[in-house]
Amino acid sequence: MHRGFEIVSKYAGQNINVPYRTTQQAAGYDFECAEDFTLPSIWRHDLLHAFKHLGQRNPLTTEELVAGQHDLKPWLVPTGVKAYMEPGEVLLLANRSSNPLKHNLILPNGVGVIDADYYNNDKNEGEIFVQLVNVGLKDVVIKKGQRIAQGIFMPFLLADGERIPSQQRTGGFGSSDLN
Ligand SMILES: O=c1ccn([C@H]2C[C@H](O)[C@@H](COP(=O)(O)OP(=O)(O)OP(=O)(O)O)O2)c(=O)[nH]1
Ligand SMILES: [Mg+2]
Repeated sequence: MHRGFEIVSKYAGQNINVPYRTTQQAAGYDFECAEDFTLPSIWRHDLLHAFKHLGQRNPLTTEELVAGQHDLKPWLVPTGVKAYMEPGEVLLLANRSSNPLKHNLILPNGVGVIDADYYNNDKNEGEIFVQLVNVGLKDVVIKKGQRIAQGIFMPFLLADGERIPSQQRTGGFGSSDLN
């Protein structure tokens, strides 16, 4: 089995590239965006909202402004790709250094953890999504094929005497939450 990448069936025949390394000693496999995708600025909406009310006879109170604000909500950028690996291995998803520098894009979860049992799960077949937040003032358009993140395969260790979990993975993004 070893480890590798496959295209999820939803994107079959759509010229998706599996992640690839760009130099001989690169640790990360670069993931491309599977379709054109617009990442809205997290501030734009709120700033426009606030400015619109400036100078009006009944300006919004601070409370009303804050109530209209969006949370730091990540957007899930599709890659069209799933990853398989051996038991005891994990794929770590990291941002590209150029993303914040050139595009104001940050990875709000810091590092994405792609578990071996996410592969081929019933909900989304194990498609890997990159959480990205646009902290700039303008919306950012990501084109299909643009490299958005990098994945690094790693071995991991288990703690002595742990109770082996019985739960099977059914999806991602909070699927193991009890409530
Ligand atoms: O950037 C990411 C992070 C995670 N995942 C997928 C793969 C991973 O196996 C699954 C669950 O991730 P994690 O365990 O970090 O999230 P959670 O909030 O704990 O969700 P769950 O309860 O499903 O484990 O979501 C991604 O596609 N991209
Ligand atoms: Mg989890």
